[in-house]
Amino acid sequence: MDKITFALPKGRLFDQTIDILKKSGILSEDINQNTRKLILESKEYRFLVVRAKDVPVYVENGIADIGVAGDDVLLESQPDVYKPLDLKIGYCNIVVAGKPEDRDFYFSNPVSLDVATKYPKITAQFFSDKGINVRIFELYGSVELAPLVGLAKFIVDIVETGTTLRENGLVVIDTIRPSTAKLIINRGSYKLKSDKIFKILDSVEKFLGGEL
Ligand SMILES: Nc1ncnc2c1ncn2[C@@H]1O[C@H](COP(=O)(O)OP(=O)(O)OP(=O)(O)O)[C@@H](O)[C@H]1O
Ligand SMILES: O=P(O)(O)OC[C@H]1O[C@H](OP(=O)(O)OP(=O)(O)O)[C@H](O)[C@@H]1O
Repeated sequence: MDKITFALPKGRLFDQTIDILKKSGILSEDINQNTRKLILESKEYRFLVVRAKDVPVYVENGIADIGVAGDDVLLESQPDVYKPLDLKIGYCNIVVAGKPEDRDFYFSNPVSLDVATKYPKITAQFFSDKGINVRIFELYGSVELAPLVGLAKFIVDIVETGTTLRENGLVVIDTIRPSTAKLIINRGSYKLKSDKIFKILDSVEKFLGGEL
């Protein structure tokens, strides 16, 4: 049997996605991340355990039929995939943050700004729309450190509870947009495996609709 393959981010969205699949009635077994295995199998599905940013790569290239990725990741990588469903998990905001004392400078119509971020494309687009030149320092994590040590006055990052900003004395200065996790589908799979894919989409949609 040709199993439908999911690419799931190994972090905070993994268990929530499995929970949705189970509650939607399309997955009956328990799938957990308590091993170092990167391919997990259930009777009907295969799950690839990948970094959040890598999900679109596996789905766009047809290695996975279905994936789960936040708007932050999707805006950054702009994959050529279908995005039929908002899973209503992974809520966060993509924001500009910095030290409170740098807020006035940010709003003083500066010609250029220094920004550290894991999201260089989102950052470039946001500031280009505002007509502000931006020097981007691309980082891979702990972005909140940058303003504290003088790498860049500002950061573009996601904020969920605000704890990381607060504990580092930073504040939200501007909001770019909210982000939630989307189900993404490979374009070929959408056509060639339409029966199975539609059944999954239909079940998840019905479950989420009932959740509202
Ligand atoms: N507080 C949060 N921190 C990180 N991601 C969040 C948060 N809240 C919601 N999300 C969403 O969950 C997605 C996956 O988060 P996860 O923690 O797995 O990834 P990550 O920390 O960005 O990636 P990685 O650990 O692979 O570097 C994010 O891309 C984002 O859409
Ligand atoms: O508002 P909060 O609830 O504090 O969450 C936001 C933090 O979570 C994410 O980092 P993550 O945990 O993915 O670690 P990273 O900095 O290594 O990417 C994000 O980049 C922020 O740092």
